[in-house]
Amino acid sequence: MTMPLTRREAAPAKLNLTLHVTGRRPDGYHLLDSLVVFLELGDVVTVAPGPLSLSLTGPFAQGLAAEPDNLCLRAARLAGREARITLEKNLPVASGIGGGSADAAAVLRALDARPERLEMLGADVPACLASRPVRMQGLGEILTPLPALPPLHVVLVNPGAAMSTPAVFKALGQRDNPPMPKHLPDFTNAEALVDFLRDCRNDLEAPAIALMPRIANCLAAIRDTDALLARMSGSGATCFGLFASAADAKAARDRILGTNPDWWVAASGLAPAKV
Ligand SMILES: C[C@](O)(CO)[C@H](O)COP(=O)(O)OP(=O)(O)OC[C@H]1O[C@@H](n2ccc(N)nc2=O)[C@H](O)[C@@H]1O
Ligand SMILES: Nc1ncnc2c1ncn2[C@@H]1O[C@H](COP(=O)(O)OP(=O)(O)OP(=O)(O)O)[C@@H](O)[C@H]1O
Repeated sequence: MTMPLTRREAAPAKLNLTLHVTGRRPDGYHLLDSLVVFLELGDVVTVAPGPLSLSLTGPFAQGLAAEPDNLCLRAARLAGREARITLEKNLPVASGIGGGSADAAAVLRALDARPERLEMLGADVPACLASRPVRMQGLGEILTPLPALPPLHVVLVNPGAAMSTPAVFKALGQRDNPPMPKHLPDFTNAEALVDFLRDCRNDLEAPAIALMPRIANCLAAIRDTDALLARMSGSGATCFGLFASAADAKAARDRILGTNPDWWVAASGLAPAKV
């Protein structure tokens, strides 16, 4: 079946505000408990009628090949659909902010397709399809929508190197860590949210730093600004700072870039919720 219309779909970056690894299944996959939000910043997918194909544009296009295993193509194939897909790759590849999963989810939204066995595309794909703040549990398939969050402003900092998600999980020492509290409080303002987040963790941060010590430099650079909190997202290497205002976030971005011109540094707000 071919698409009748050209559709453009945002693929917002995913941010794990927390990432508790609470166990490991016999098949090697890990049980997670994570607060996930999505950003204004992201890739952009365009889907047009025609036989299945992929073109890459954007600043990080060179980090990817339009190969059959690209998650955009895998998503269309899983949905059993033909389409000419263009991917504007604005997010660094293999960086812990869900780029490939976000792209796969955007292709599915653009095609109005919800194939079964979504998890075959990646643990983050169900959350990226929702593309709204969620508590993510299980392997990534148990999603509980979060009540409205206060406005949040973030700075993302990546040292310019790809990180392998399986390698980070493999390097994790303690695999059965405490989950987040069963009931989450109401986050009435940014301060309340940040207070809660301070008592939470990203359990993949320590093993990721052991594999790539530059991540600690990214965190130190964020802590050297007005950031309310500094943490790594996903399996890294991207780290984030949380800020009270867009102006504070932009000032921190400029300051970090000033001293680290080789890093990828970006400021963003949260994505508007999808319907
Ligand atoms: C770490 C997170 O970024 C948190 O949001 C995600 O769980 C990873 O999501 P993803 O990149 O879509 O991950 P996948 O492509 O499904 O898995 C990559 C690898 O991560 C490990 N993996 C992933 C998810 C999970 N719940 N347990 C795991 O152990 C497995 O070694 C797997 O082979
Ligand atoms: N469209 C795509 N965008 C990014 N990576 C892709 C894409 N398609 C396939 N990949 C492959 O998927 C791997 C993971 O890339 P991705 O950018 O999704 O990682 P990530 O940001 O660490 O994701 P997560 O936070 O979900 O772990 C890379 O090795 C890359 O080659």
